Amino acid sequence: ARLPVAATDITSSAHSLITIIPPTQKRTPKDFIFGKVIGEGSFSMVYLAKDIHTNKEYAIKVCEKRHIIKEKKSEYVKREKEVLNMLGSAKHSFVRLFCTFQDIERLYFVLSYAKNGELLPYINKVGSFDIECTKFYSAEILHGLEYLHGLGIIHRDLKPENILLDEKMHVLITDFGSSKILKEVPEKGEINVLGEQQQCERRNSFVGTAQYVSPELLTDKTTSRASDLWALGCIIYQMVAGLPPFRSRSEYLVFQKILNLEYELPDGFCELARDLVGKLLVLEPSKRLGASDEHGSGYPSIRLHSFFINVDFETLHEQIPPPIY
Ligand SMILES: Nc1ncnc2c1ncn2[C@@H]1O[C@H](COP(=O)(O)OP(=O)(O)OP(=O)(O)O)[C@@H](O)[C@H]1O
Ligand SMILES: O=C(O)C[C@H](Cc1nc2cc(Cl)cc(Cl)c2[nH]1)c1ccc(Cl)cc1
Ligand SMILES: O=C(O)C[C@H](Cc1nc2cc(Cl)cc(Cl)c2[nH]1)c1ccc(Cl)cc1
Repeated sequence: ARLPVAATDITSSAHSLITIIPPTQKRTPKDFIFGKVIGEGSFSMVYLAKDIHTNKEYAIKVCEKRHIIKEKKSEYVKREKEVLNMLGSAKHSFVRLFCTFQDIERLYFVLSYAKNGELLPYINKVGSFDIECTKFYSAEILHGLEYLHGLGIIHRDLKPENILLDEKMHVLITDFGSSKILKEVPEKGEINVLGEQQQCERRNSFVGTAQYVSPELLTDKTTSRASDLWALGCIIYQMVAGLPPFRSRSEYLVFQKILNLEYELPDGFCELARDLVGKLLVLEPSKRLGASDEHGSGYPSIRLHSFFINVDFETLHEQIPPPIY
């Protein structure tokens, strides 16, 4: 059937070349102009790229298939794609996956471009955030976690390097390769067959990044939503103190400190932040602030903590982030 084209369309755009954009068919690398390298992962390169049809900028993460297979990272790549697709409908707080494609040697993830990079350099540059910044950025991360956990997804590797910033300095959470998708609790009588992810993790115990790893991951290797709340506690501490709470020369000693809940609060550590951090860095996952909140209805008990007094969680994305200085 011929597409009904209104007469005006033709006349009005007669002088400009009418480019009929084909329906979203699989892109190829030729659809993009690849620019500078914006980052490098353990088995990926991330390029700034421009879509030649729309002139839009993207971050394209390119993974070598050979390397993925050699490092047995297919599961990780599959998880990243799966989770990023589940987040497709989220308007804010996450790096978005626009499309994927491949050529003989490589996989391509076309992602939203976080123009201002990672949160970590900002914390290191200013030494520590003032309370307004700490409140705003921890609120944006919490808001993202509420959405993520509402979908039954645990990030499992939350850390300032995985909190990216868009051109307006709003948070874009990224790096979902290590995240876990909770299988809904099986109906009565259904046997709960462990997904291949859980099985493969039982073999090679998945672990996050030492400084932010939760105690339960070190001891009985279980993770729950509360593991991300522990990491949030570490990140809030780091925004205020300038360094993560559990630090040592070796990973093993970091784990020891985590398992013994061994951390100090520097002088002048904001009292309200201290109380909130103290309620998140709790060894027993179920006793962490927010752990007993109904799944899927966010974390009211964290939102209501006096640290977040006068933070309007509903309009965070419309707000202008406080300057970091
Ligand atoms: N959407 C993005 N926008 C801007 N920069 C990005 C984006 N995604 C990743 N980067 C940057 O590229 C670098 C590599 O990211 P990538 O996710 O490929 O690997 P990684 O997760 O950092 O490392 P690893 O694979 O070892 O976990 C990171 O330092 C990150 O800051
Ligand atoms: O085109 C699609 O969407 C499906 C393919 C599937 C796919 N091909 C793969 C090759 C390798 Cl080596 C590893 C994984 Cl996880 C692979 N996944 C694909 C292509 C690109 C990306 Cl980024 C992810 C998955
Ligand atoms: O398999 C085990 O149970 C031992 C684990 C192994 C282990 N190796 C790790 C390496 C890293 Cl980078 C992170 C974690 Cl959480 C890691 N966990 C472990 C547990 C506790 C401590 Cl203190 C150290 C190592």
